Amino acid sequence: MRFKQDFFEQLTGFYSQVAPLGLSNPHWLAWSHDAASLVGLSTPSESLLQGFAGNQQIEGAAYYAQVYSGHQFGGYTPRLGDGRSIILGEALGPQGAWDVALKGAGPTPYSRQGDGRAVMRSAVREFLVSEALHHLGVPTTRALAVIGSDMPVWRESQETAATTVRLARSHIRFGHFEYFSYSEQGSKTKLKQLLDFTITQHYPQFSCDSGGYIAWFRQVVTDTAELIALWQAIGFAHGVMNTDNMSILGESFDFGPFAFLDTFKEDFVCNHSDTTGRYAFNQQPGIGLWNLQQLAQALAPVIESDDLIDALELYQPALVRAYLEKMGDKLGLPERPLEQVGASDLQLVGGFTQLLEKSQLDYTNGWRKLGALDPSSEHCSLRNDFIDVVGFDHWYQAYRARLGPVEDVESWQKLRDLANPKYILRNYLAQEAIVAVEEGDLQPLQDLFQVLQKPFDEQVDKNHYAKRPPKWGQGLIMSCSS
Ligand SMILES: Nc1ncnc2c1ncn2[C@@H]1O[C@H](COP(=O)(O)OP(=O)(O)OP(=O)(O)O)[C@@H](O)[C@H]1O
Ligand SMILES: [Mg+2]
Repeated sequence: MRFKQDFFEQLTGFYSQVAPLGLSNPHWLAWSHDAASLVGLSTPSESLLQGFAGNQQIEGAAYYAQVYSGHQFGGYTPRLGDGRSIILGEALGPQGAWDVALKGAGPTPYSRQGDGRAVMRSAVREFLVSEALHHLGVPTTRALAVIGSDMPVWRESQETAATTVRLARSHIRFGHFEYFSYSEQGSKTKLKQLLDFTITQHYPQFSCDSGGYIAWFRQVVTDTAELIALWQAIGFAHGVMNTDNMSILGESFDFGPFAFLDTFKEDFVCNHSDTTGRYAFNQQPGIGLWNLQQLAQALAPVIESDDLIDALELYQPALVRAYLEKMGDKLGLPERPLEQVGASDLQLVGGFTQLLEKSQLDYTNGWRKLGALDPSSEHCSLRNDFIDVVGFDHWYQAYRARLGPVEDVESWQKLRDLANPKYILRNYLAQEAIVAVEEGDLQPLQDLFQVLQKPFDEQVDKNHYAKRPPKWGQGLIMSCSS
């Protein structure tokens, strides 16, 4: 790997240098060829293993933990920072540079009471979901590898430590701006420095002046809205949308108790610690805006308030536009101007998800099946899946009216398969792979990873990965302890 060290060199005072503690008996648990190629790597090697485990120095790496703060469950924590993640620098790849971070590399000055470690189950989950989301077409940080060890760590019980090698275009979070706005009060210079760095590195289309700042913020608002629209369309619940887990680039970031919905329940809460349902699935769009409001407030010393408020107004329409575009693809609706069909299309989408919910059907499979029907036929066999058959018939009538004539049904169905994935990372599948890893068998993890890299394809002999969870795996709720 070849590194540049722009953050490290240009933003002194925004991080602490720290050496990883190392892992005993490190071994590869997973490797993503696809992610590796982003930083010019192909196959795993012993020296990379020892390097990523933190046992050997990686040439050109700088080793630092960034400082940030953030709103956690609505309350401001003045100082967070990378408490268990060490960034090596920006690795140069064929299509640009990627931060390489070792998540779980040991304590840093920001660890507070934590041990700086990640347990194997959470490292594996982060690996799988990063790559799964990417292949589903959702912007996300990537995962290059997971390294396991025999090092004991304590959570509710004894587990083993592991490290996820995370790649991100940037690790700058909303919380970075909050930290330099509030926690280092009066440091307008540093806030500006961070803003200029973000723009220069990641938004070269904008200038570092007041006009550029506001154009940039408007972009952040729409990028965030579009990301959350994709989550809602694909049925992804993040679980911990604190502002320190919001990437400034509008990418999915920090995977803890996340879940892909199986049985559709619009207010599903995947995080065991989220007792009020703040981060329930159907709250995500509103929380995205709330988080942007916190970011706007943090930026108020450097951007005019009126401009910030104007920019926030872009959020809802951008989210609805992106959501309808995605859902329109899932339904196969012919394109029409949003002003004409926006409201009724939203009703159509809501009608179908309500039917799914009422009949306790699987979100992903429900959509996949819908895309396999013959919309030219008045009779729809899918109706038998629903308890409310009459409700379905009404919905189907409205759907067909909006669809209009479909001449080439086979092509129509093929296109639907590109919008309605067959394979998602169901929590129970991740759990089965993790249990196998605990028992020393990596095959189920590799097999699952393989399937998730082609989520829209029919894959021979892989139908069981598309099955609804067995009883023990239904609505699995994860804890934050990871
Ligand atoms: N085991 C741990 N030891 C030390 N600090 C931790 C540990 N787990 C979490 N933290 C810190 O607590 C804060 C909130 O944790 P959160 O789960 O959002 O982040 P994370 O998963 O550790 O990392 P990231 O956001 O980089 O993906 C962060 O500052 C994080 O570094
Ligand atoms: Mg985090």
